[in-house]
Amino acid sequence: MTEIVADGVVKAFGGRRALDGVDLAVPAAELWGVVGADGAGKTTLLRCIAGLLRVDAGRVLPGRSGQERLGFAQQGFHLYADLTVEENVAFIGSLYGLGRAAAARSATELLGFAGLQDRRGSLAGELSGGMKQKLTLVCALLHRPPVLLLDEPTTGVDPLSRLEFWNLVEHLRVTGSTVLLTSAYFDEVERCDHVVYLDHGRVLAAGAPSALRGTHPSLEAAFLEMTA
Ligand SMILES: Nc1ncnc2c1ncn2[C@@H]1O[C@H](COP(=O)(O)OP(=O)(O)OP(=O)(O)O)[C@@H](O)[C@H]1O
Repeated sequence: MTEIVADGVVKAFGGRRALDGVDLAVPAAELWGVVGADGAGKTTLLRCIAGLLRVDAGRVLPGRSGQERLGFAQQGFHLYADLTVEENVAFIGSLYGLGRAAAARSATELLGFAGLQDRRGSLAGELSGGMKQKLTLVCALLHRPPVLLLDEPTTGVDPLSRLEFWNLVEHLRVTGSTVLLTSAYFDEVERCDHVVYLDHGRVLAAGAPSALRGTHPSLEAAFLEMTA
């Protein structure tokens, strides 16, 4: 089964194409990474797939109609800085229509996994950058969506938190979630099942990291040669 689809997606802003015919199809329970420079179109692609932006041409899944199956951790901090960690989680849980008991159960498990259980009473605005990212992820996972979109989840995160984040993503993968994430770091997406290299709104290369690397020492070296 294919859980995430972009089929010939075109999206322009003021006549400039941010996405220029992007195709991808993520099978269930796989972890895919979209990598590309600043402005390559990564955020626009995820926002189109989530149904937050209307595409100019092409087709996406899950899109607006599949939102209850979707968790979307957007780039940046979109939670309430003057609410505590616990209050943010409870509020997001209520938006998803989770009952109090279900939300509390889910929150306890996820905050524990994210190493945030000791910070339940802290104001979200006072967390470190990495902790904010983890809280964003916890909130996106709260309703246990089978499909996850994570936009640059490790940008600005320290190396230890990054490791913890990847452990969490690994856990999601083995428990059957389908994950599409974006990253500006080539070395990071080597951990994905499949990598899509986006450049100026187009897919320049896609495949398993080992196939894309070929005889190059790293994915970064392979991609740099493609764009040279
Ligand atoms: N709402 C918008 N209005 C106008 N232009 C936009 C808008 N959103 C994105 N763009 C443009 O679309 C292009 C792709 O932007 P996008 O944010 O998708 O790239 P990105 O790969 O996510 O970059 P970054 O890593 O810097 O977030 C850029 O040229 C950007 O300026």
